[in-house]
Amino acid sequence: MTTLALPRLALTAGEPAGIGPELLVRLAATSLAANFIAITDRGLLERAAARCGTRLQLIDDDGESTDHRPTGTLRVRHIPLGSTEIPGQPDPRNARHVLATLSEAADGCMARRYAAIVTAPLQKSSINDAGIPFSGHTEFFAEHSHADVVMMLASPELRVALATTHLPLRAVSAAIDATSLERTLRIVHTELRSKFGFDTPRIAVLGLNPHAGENGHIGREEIDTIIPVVNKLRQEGMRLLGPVPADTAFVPAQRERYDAVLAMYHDQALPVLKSEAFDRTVNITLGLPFIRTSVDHGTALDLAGTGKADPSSLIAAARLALDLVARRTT
Ligand SMILES: NC(=O)C1=CN([C@@H]2O[C@H](COP(=O)(O)OP(=O)(O)OC[C@H]3O[C@@H](n4cnc5c(N)ncnc54)[C@H](O)[C@@H]3O)[C@@H](O)[C@H]2O)C=CC1
Ligand SMILES: NCC(=O)COP(=O)(O)O
Repeated sequence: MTTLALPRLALTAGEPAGIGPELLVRLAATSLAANFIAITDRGLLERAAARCGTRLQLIDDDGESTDHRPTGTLRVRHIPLGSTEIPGQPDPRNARHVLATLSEAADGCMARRYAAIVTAPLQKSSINDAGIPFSGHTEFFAEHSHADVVMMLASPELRVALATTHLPLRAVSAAIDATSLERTLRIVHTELRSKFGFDTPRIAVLGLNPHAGENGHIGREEIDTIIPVVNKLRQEGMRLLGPVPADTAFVPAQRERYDAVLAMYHDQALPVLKSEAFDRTVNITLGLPFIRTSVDHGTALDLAGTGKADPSSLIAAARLALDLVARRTT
């Protein structure tokens, strides 16, 4: 009998002072069938394991794949910290370290050294405090790989893609133009087919304004931008619903009618997902030339160093990455 080499998943630890390092240690303790390559500082992982009281064996990554990973092991691609972490207290001196881990993960994926990337949460404010403009992994990986991307968060029951991501609310309306909305819907449609197995996906497009604008009486973005794009793509055969008023889009009767939702901004739909499936939701970047999944939560600085953080979302992210690697055709 021949055994297959396990996929090499790149793991980034995110903010060193957050819960990310502990979550990587917890992930290593699962029996998931993958070679995990933690791209981070070796000492950071050792200290996280000690704080969790968890056995961890670290192996320097040699670039090879094995057909078995003993539980509790992580391969390491060592990238040194700028400053030793103090749990709960992000230090901007580690910003360059964090970004270097992301670059190595992305470059390694594009060079096929890694099969996919799974990211733990980082502290966006700390990177900005270091004087480096930074919005999030999604935007970083998009820029790094010159790709048009869409952020999607998915639980087993609900998939939500975002037309805009990390923008001040007052900038949202101007950012939703016909070109960007059409590009976003095409990416979501394509990837619901290729990554999620929907032959003819049904997408509910939310309105931007209350009551989806109430025929122009509460805002005109629906009439001026959203409806023309939806109509154009419907004529091409896309199964689009809407614009649907966001406040009722998630009631049970509506949820029967779509496979995914396109929300106009970050906080329009993510609270629904996070309140019903915080431990089962995964963040996935659509449109990249590689597979990237992540947790649905942040750095939880209040829990960092306690060993109490729930690793469920990171484990779900790793499982989804492995499913997508297995299903990948190119
Ligand atoms: N993928 C990423 O890198 C993400 C990063 N963030 C960043 O995280 C930072 C903090 O964000 P917040 O809004 O405070 O959200 P947060 O998710 O860090 O915390 C919100 C609440 O959820 C709890 N929580 C979060 N993850 C948990 C876990 N695994 N187990 C148990 N409880 C958990 C926290 O203790 C806190 O009470 C921000 O800088 C934000 O930018 C936020 C979301 C995603
Ligand atoms: N709420 C999702 C989020 O902030 C994650 O952003 P990213 O760092 O994955 O782009």
